[in-house]
Amino acid sequence: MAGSREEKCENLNQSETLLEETFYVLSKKKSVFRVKLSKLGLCLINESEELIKEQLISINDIIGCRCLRSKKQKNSCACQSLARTSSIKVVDEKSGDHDDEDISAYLYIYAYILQNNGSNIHRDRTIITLRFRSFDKYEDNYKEAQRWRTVIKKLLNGESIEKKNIFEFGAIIPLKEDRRLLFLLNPKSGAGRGRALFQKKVVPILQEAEVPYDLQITKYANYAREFMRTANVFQWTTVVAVGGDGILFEVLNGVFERPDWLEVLNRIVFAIIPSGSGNGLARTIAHQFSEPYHPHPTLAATLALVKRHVEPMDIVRVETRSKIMFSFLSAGWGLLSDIDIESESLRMLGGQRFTLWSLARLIGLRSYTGKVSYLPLDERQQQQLPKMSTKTSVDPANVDFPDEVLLETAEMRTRLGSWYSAASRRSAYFSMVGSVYQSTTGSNNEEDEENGTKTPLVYGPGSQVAALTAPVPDNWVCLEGQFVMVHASYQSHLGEDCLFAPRSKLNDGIIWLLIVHAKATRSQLLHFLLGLSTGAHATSKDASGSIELVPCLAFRIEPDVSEQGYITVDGEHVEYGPIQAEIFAGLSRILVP
Ligand SMILES: Nc1ncnc2c1ncn2[C@@H]1O[C@H](COP(=O)(O)OP(=O)(O)OP(=O)(O)O)[C@@H](O)[C@H]1O
Repeated sequence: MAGSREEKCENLNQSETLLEETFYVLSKKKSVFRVKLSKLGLCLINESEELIKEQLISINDIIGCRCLRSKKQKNSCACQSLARTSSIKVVDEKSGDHDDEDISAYLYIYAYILQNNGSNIHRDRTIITLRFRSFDKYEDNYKEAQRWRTVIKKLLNGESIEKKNIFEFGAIIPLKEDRRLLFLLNPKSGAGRGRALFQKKVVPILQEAEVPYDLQITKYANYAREFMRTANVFQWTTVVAVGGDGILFEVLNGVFERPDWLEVLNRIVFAIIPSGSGNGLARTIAHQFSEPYHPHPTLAATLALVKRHVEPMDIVRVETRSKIMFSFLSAGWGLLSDIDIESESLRMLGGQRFTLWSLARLIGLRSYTGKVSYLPLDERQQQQLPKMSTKTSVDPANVDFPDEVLLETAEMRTRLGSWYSAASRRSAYFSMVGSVYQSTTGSNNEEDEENGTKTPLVYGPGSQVAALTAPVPDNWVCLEGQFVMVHASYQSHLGEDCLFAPRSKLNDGIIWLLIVHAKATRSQLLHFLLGLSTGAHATSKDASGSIELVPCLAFRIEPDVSEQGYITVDGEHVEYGPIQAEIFAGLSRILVP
């Protein structure tokens, strides 16, 4: 899990320095930086000022680093060497396009530093460039850079490092990358920006973190589901849905259509990059882990991809008269489901479509006849429920870094027997022109052999409660009458601006069931809908009993089928009729920041 973001350099005294070196900032002749690396992160100590300044870049904020070499300049000649320093371009050594005359090895360290400017909590991208050029041969400078890279990568992987072994890290032992991500991208999600968003916002971060991936663009509805059902998914460690919650719903349900579903859940971790109009799960994850979501929702989610933090996630088994499906977000009947389905035609508006349709539906308010039953928590589970908290705290240090920082060692020194070196003096800030690492992009054009004609078998865990066709058990609470809506959520957020169940956690094994009886007035409902954006609806007391939010383990809804209405599961429309759901705590695993 991400540790505290409050660590200061002073804490380095309590944490062993693994590597240490003196660097200089070229543009500021007298700027001397001592750079220390420990398991807490990278500490930059500006020793040239009277008052020594220290800044820590937490290891939680660093996502990766790469060793690069300066690029061959076109028409280069000796007289250009001075001017070049401010516009240096770098390439991967293997590109064959490097400049043999520059014996420096560059270590690019990519960090997304958490900043807190009062109410504005966000992350700023910074590149720290360490230029190793103390030795007279490129190979020796490269070994130094490689040693730093290996230590940083091992820290990012959560490996423990013994200082006595660090000397060996300079030898070029390839770092083992055990991850391979598969992206399943819905090009039609939200306002149709998924593909562009992926290329612009996600790919650069994957390259910085050197995470290999494959990409599949969905070709039609249920493509992702068929793909997950039929493909050899074990070639990937992580499957990432890019789109709204609907695409992850397809991915998970494809898994439960495999006889080896349990092995898939044990070996594969899931993730989501939000580009839909709802994005409830992505918002839930950011909320639970105090990661800034706005104004860059994809950043929060992409950082989760490159870190290795995994969290169990509850899955709900849902049964209708004709189908069994697995859900990770919500199931509902009435008002919210009506809004979800009926606002589809406003898809181009993105998330705004829900607000607009909510107002329209409040004017033409409907209620539905039926029965609602649920299995309440037992006394012990009730006592263990988390208390309502006002906003999870994020209190990061406000680190003042420019976008790019270049620090370099002194020129020319003979190789020392130990891994650390004597001081040297030069310095510069300059812009990063990255080399591009192309990850392989696979495409699987295989047609689904069943071609949609046969309904696939559904596997997954068997039900632990009475069958949908059996009478409601005695220990369930039963309500009968007219309802404006019954909506269940197992995540805190149903959408980006809908904090439906503030006390919900990804892995608490609890369904939060909202029951709005038909006796609720329009003003109560308006109050309730407005409260959804902040979670205020969950704390406001309703003495009339017309609106209840109850934690439970399972529920059943039996609508009067002579009426018309909508039932949704994870925002997807399912048949109108009896529906029963039960929760399986932590059945799947999801990447979190
Ligand atoms: N290539 C495609 N063409 C058409 N529909 C698709 C395609 N790929 C997936 N779908 C379907 O699009 C629907 C909506 O997908 P998704 O949830 O990703 O976007 P969204 O509706 O904008 O977001 P949200 O569900 O959060 O509101 C899903 O039911 C999915 O099956």
